[in-house]
Amino acid sequence: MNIVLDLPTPRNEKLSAKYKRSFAYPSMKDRVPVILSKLVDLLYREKQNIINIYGEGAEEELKTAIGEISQLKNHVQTGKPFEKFSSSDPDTDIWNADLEGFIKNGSKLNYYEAIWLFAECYLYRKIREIFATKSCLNILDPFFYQKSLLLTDSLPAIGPIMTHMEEEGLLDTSKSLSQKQLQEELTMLLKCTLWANRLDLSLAGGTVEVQSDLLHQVRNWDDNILVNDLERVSCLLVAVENSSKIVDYVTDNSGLEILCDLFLADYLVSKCNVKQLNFRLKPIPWYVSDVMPKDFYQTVEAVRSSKNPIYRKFGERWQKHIDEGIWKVKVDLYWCLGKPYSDMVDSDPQLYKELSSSSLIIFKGDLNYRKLVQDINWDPITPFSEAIGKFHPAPLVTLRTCKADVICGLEKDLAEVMNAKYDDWLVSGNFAVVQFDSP
Ligand SMILES: O=P(O)(O)OC[C@H]1O[C@](O)(CO)[C@@H](O)[C@@H]1O
Repeated sequence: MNIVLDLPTPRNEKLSAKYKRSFAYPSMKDRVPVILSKLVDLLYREKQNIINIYGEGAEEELKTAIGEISQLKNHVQTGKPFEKFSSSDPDTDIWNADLEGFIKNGSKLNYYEAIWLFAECYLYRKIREIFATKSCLNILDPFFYQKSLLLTDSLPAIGPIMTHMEEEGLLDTSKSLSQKQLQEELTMLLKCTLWANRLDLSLAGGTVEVQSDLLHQVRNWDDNILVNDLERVSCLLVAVENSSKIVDYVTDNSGLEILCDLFLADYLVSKCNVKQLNFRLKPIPWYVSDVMPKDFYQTVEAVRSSKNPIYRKFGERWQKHIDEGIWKVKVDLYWCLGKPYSDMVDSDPQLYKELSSSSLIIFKGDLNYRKLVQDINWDPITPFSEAIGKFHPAPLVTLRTCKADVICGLEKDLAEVMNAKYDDWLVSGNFAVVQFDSP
């Protein structure tokens, strides 16, 4: 393809699949087509189930949708130009204005020459468009089957976490823990949800194997946390001065990751004086495994309706947090746009203002990290607070396993040491960063 340059991403440039020696290129060229082919296979396989749920009219629509997904795959592989959206989804005008903006700037808009962040988000919005323009299948989440399977496979892995929490009385409000224990247990839960982010269906091309016994494994992985602000975060969360904290939790993947998010969220409201915890979920099917409201409720229900009494106990607690409004589910369009978070203050001042009331915003995962640091190939020693540009609504932390070649805030020479030891340290998911910023 002659739109590709045999170069790595230049320093301080936004990542793009036009740089052949960057992760964006193989990701777009090899990984995305696999995701789309899997999706086609799955929709074929689930055809009868889909017709049973969505009615006879769904048959013809499904055939069309499958054809459109195959065409989308061809458009990715051949670098076809981006097109405007026409469905009546609430984000259509925003997407079209963004496409227009890039065109006015003279940017080339296709899967290789566009900036990677925008191109990838555009791809998932395109998948949504295929269903948004159908009448029977309008609300079908094409990744539903993969997410459900991931949930089923993940449930056994959380047993040890629940047993530990139960045995240590971590959620028992009548049992008081020392500040030290409070902080240690919090750190352990933060680490569980951090490393649970290693799994995601988009990185794995649609299928993953769930790690069992995360609780014991995380204890051995501290050396793989390349920037570790966990202590700053846990100090802020256990601080007694603020007894009515609000936490905003910008989630990432379904399955083990959201389950670990729920343990942490439970601990925060039970032991850390968090009075309100807002789960910020995705409004549309996103990056295969991202959590939408229905996935969130399905997860709580799966735990609540388990045959195992300890699971049921946790599930009941979680349902109670929801019923009492201590846990709130919030869905904002911004999470599924192709914009970095630095733009939020200008493009969605309302959401920025809402987030400003937070005592801590927790960002999960790699894509949120890329959006935070504007998907720029920073000099790795660039401070995190500088890389996030104009995004400083409240104290925030990013819990991210490294799955894309963008990083900042490293100590001097660390990137060189890592490069000398590992080819793939930025993209393998074997290393992580926990980075904190406060306005
Ligand atoms: O679920 P996460 O951690 O946001 O990861 C999303 C994945 O998609 C990517 O954005 C690229 O496809 C990677 O950066 C990452 O592998």
